[in-house]
Amino acid sequence: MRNEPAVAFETVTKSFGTVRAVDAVDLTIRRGETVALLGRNGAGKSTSIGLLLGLDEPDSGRVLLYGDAPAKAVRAGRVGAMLQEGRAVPRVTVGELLAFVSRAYPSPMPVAEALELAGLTEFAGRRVDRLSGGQTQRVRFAVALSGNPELIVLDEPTAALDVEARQVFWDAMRGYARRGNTVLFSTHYLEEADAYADRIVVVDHGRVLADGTAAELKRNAGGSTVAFDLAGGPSDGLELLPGVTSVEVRGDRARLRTDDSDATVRALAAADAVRGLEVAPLSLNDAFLSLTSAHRKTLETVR
Ligand SMILES: Nc1ncnc2c1ncn2[C@@H]1O[C@H](COP(=O)(O)OP(=O)(O)OP(=O)(O)O)[C@@H](O)[C@H]1O
Repeated sequence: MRNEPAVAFETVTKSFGTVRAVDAVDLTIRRGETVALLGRNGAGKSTSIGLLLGLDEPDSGRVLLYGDAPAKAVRAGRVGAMLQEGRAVPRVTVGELLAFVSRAYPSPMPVAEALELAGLTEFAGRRVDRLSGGQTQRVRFAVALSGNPELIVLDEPTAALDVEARQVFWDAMRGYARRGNTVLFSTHYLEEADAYADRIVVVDHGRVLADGTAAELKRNAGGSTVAFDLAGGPSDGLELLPGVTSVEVRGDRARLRTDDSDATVRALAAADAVRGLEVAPLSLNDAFLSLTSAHRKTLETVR
């Protein structure tokens, strides 16, 4: 049996005028992985997803789904997608909508199964225009499941949902992933990427800046933070201590980012500045900021 990866981007570039929305991206997603595409607004996530689904063509390079052209995999129902733009909501019930959509596919997922996976069984008879935001997103998820896909692509699926609705949504997604399926979702939320993806691909200005588990991203961004109470002492010169790469002072507390926490702590101890001392690995948030701001600096230097 052929065993191509679910998704392969081979040096894919796509520009809109002078904007390189996707810039020489190489990316492989293996079958069964749950991958988060993490980036700020305008990073190139939606464009990448459009190329992946064959809604748009790259300027150069190519995208393959299961070793084939995206359009072919989509037609065969191997790929389901939940995109950002909402369509007008029809006045049918959830069950009727799913039955209608599934008729378009060669081997659809039974409606009852899609309802179950999306956590919508009790809403089968409810009209689609009478659901909450979270329920509506799960209906869109169930619609994406209709073709019984092996890969599902979700473009910021929880952007407008509250914490509880998000949780319910991700539980549904996990149920689908646990069956051995592949999931690619885009998000701005670091916590979501950390909590629900096996692997995080950080994108900015159309480029892949980092690719790995949350732990690997933290390690690669390097360093840790050392925080302590200034206790009225001066904050000048902290950036000169060994290892320190940045300094943040809030009220009476200083937070140093350092490449060498041992050396930084020794220097603080020598200066008798260890009150309320706290040493922590970089948070995913710090790692993300450090990755994207380093990238921005490089870009600014190039320009
Ligand atoms: N059809 C288009 N015409 C012109 N520029 C576009 C078009 N689509 C995207 N862009 C530009 O390409 C860049 C990447 O946009 P994209 O929508 O892929 O980012 P994103 O990471 O999905 O952002 P968001 O999180 O806001 O959805 C942006 O600078 C955007 O303005």
